Amino acid sequence: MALTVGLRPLTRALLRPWARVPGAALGRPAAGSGDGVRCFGSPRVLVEPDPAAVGVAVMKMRNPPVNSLSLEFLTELLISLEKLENDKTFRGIIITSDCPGIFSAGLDLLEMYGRDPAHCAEYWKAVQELWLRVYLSNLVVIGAINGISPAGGCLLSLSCDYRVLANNPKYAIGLNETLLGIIAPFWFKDVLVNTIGHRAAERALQLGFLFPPSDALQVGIVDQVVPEDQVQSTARSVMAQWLAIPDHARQLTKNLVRKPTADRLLQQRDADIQNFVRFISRDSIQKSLHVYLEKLKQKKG
Ligand SMILES: CC/C=C\C/C=C\C/C=C\C=C\CC(=O)SCCNC(=O)CCNC(=O)[C@H](O)C(C)(C)COP(=O)(O)OP(=O)(O)OC[C@H]1O[C@@H](n2cnc3c(N)ncnc32)[C@H](O)[C@@H]1OP(=O)(O)O
Repeated sequence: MALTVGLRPLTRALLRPWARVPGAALGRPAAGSGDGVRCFGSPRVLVEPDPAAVGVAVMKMRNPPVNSLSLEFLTELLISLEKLENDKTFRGIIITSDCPGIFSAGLDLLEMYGRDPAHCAEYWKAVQELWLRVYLSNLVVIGAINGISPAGGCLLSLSCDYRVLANNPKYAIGLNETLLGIIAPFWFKDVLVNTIGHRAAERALQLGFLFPPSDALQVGIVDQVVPEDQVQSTARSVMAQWLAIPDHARQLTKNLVRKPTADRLLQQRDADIQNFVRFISRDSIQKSLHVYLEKLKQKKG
């Protein structure tokens, strides 16, 4: 699936593949390179083959200050994911953050506030694409959640096959959209219901819950809570457990479980985009976003 089609020239320019050792297919040392496997990526996404785990890549999100999912960042994530999916030397991805204390602050509010309908439509298509790419990935995708993870950051985490969260009370996770005066799209809701059950999801969505680690574990929004300095090693050991399963059987099973949920969006992607554009363009919603952005600024004192 050519994801660069339709990208703005600037975005396409941003994503020129980094210089790589000739012949260094991801996961294999290039002939004569001598120094092992090279990383690849782009300005906001660093992908490093895990030196301790053959076939595993660590994808580090580094869009400071808060890994907010801007259009450029989404595009870089999508292209990195596509590269990894297409490189058969890889069987698993650990997604983590390089921004201290923050996994991802979710969708970039500035992509939705004061923007014209055409931009909002382009942005929402990229949001849909990232979810579909992660949620339906043939690779094992493990979230090494080393920071706070509201809204879109929570969706990214929920789309992984397994979630390891650092036991830091500041690292809350949840779909908090109602606190912004907006609503989680139905496919965000679907993934939460699939993960924590209908009643827990209904309550969490309406109240915009951000679960601290202990509650997140109890409700099931994450699978494991570990000390902060063990998140990456725990993700790696869980990855080994998942990679012990034959890929084809695991992939067919993942598809069996997840395709009905993904199909609900796939069957109405354009309608969902139009719904989003209509909703986000409402004066009342733009006002809510303005108020929320002002609160974020005032918070800094
Ligand atoms: C019919 C319905 C159809 C469709 C559905 C309709 C609508 C769905 C629409 C949207 C769905 C949205 C899902 C989302 O993801 S919305 C985003 C939710 N995110 C949040 O609520 C997090 C907000 N941020 C924070 O709480 C904090 O920033 C923090 C805890 C993540 C980090 O706190 P810090 O104190 O470390 O950092 P700050 O000083 O707060 O922030 C630094 C800097 O970054 C800016 N920023 C923070 N978050 C965002 C963001 N999500 N988008 C854009 N910018 C963000 C913040 O303003 C600061 O900027 P300045 O340095 O002041 O310029």
